[in-house]
Amino acid sequence: MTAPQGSNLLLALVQMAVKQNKPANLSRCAELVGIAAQSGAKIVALPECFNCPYGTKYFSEYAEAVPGETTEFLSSLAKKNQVWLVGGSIPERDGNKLYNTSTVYSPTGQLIAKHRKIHLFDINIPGSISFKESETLSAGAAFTTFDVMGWKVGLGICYDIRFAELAQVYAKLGCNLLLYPGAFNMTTGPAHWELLQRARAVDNQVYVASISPARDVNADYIAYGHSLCVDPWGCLVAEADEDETIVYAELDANEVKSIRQNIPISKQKRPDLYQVQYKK
Ligand SMILES: NC(=O)CC(=O)C(=O)O
Repeated sequence: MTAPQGSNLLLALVQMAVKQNKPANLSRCAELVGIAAQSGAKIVALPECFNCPYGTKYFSEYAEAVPGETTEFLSSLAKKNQVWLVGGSIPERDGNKLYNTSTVYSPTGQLIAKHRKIHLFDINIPGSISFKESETLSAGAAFTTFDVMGWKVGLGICYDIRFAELAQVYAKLGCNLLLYPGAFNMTTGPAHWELLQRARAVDNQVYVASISPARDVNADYIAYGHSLCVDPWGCLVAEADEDETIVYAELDANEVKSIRQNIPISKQKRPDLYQVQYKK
């Protein structure tokens, strides 16, 4: 949990243990964000579904409006600790629809971004894992970027990381850091979690970080853990194991600049042959 010193920009990934108790989750979150801020982190990021166990049967029960109890809590936590706070995600209720939603706050507590998971996690791996977010959730339909101390951040949630085009759009919009609160599982986690982050980082010459809940072997859905950060060269900057912890990553904007100069792929694309287009 010890933070490195002398950082360019210190990012804290809070891999908290999420319980079936919202007030307990909020209170543990406040403790961990306080520790991260005391350690010098400027951006503190929470996991997907940090106030609610990850599972379709929980979303409706734990869902809240935005703004609501949890987002008011996150706003005051950001202000109290003077950090940029990426509020993982929560189940959001809007009318008769539910979304998997991430909100982001400035150090004054202002809500600066809101992302609804664009790609719903509907998979079926026979004999292993079947999950259908679309049973209860609706998909978001907007890109989400925000600016933090000279960094432009693109935000996705978990399954969103599998879609290379989203990361490419964020790179086109000028992002140099992509954040994905996420909860991969014990089947897809070991196979794809690190691989996808390194792929998105190298393809787009950006830093990528993902923030998981800690692993709870008694949960219905067992999160893989291993919150991690990868640099634009594809190297691991920091990685957690499966337990509750905070990992810190120093981000260096010059890394992004120099890799983009040395391997100028963004200027070498062939729009005469192919193009990633965004519509909104
Ligand atoms: N939980 C997710 O949204 C995604 C996931 O676990 C995976 O892609 O694998």
